[in-house]
Amino acid sequence: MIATTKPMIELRRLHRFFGATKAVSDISFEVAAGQVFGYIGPNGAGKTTSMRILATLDLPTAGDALIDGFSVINDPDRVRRRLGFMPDYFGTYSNVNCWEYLDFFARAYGLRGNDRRKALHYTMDFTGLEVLAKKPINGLSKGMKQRLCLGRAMIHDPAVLILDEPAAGLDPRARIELREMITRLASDGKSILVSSHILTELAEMCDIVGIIEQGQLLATGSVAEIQRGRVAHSTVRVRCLENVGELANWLSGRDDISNVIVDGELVMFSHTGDRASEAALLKQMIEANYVIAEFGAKHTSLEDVFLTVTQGRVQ
Ligand SMILES: Nc1ncnc2c1ncn2[C@@H]1O[C@H](COP(=O)(O)OP(=O)(O)OP(=O)(O)O)[C@@H](O)[C@H]1O
Repeated sequence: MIATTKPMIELRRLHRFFGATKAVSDISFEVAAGQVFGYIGPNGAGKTTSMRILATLDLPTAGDALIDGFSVINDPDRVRRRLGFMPDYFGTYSNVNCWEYLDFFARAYGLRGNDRRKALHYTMDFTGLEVLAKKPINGLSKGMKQRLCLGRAMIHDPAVLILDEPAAGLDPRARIELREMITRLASDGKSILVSSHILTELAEMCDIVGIIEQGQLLATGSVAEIQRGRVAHSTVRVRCLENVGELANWLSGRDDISNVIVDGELVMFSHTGDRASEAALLKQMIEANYVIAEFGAKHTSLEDVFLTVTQGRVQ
């Protein structure tokens, strides 16, 4: 993905309070052109609140949010022209088909004549809705509605896309297709802020993730950086061909090892440390003359990282 240094999406010490609830509390981050920023947090963390402010649907209590350098407070019209917002709900509409629905939004964005037709065909083709053009939108599946919602957000070719929980409720195939669409949009140079409460759902498509809880940004960085920042844990499985009991005792005596279980030739245990310390452990076992035929480590999942960073607090 292409990334330049100029921020296309920027939160500057953003605050939004609802009475005593600090929905967003001093959040700052930047997203460059061509980058996908994954906004991860549990229910009520403040994701929708900050996205609504970026989409000019709400105003901050303090701080600012900028799109392509324009402030949502001082320049909301310029902001709106540059962004497409996909909310986490889809209203009900009767007697409207997909084409008419997108056509309505294209007109609202001021697209006329051939430009509007081109935008509609491009968007329908991109989202795979071409074949459903005449289908009433009330009869669409959840996945198709999400595509239509994405189509609505991108119809005016905005430089920035704000997508609030776009994968919620989608089946695995629809999720993969959504991920592919988001990746394609980013490779076309668009900046994308996408939220989810499931880290693994976003990990593969995001250049950066921000983990938010109770209105505060707890960690930001690439998925690898966030993982590196934590103490890594792994579950290790070793096959030892001789003196298995002795190896188990040897392992149990170490500070970085716990929960040692022996099953025939297999020894399973929890190990605290990174990959380098795992490699050092294997070397030490061999140097201590244990006959190791197999060594495998299962690493902390992204979900575990998320659970370590957040504490499940609600307000
Ligand atoms: N209009 C409002 N009035 C009062 N409180 C609000 C309002 N909007 C949001 N909140 C509160 O702000 C906090 C953050 O809510 P927000 O919808 O931004 O979270 P979220 O991260 O998007 O959660 P979810 O994953 O459930 O959509 C919550 O405590 C919520 O109850």
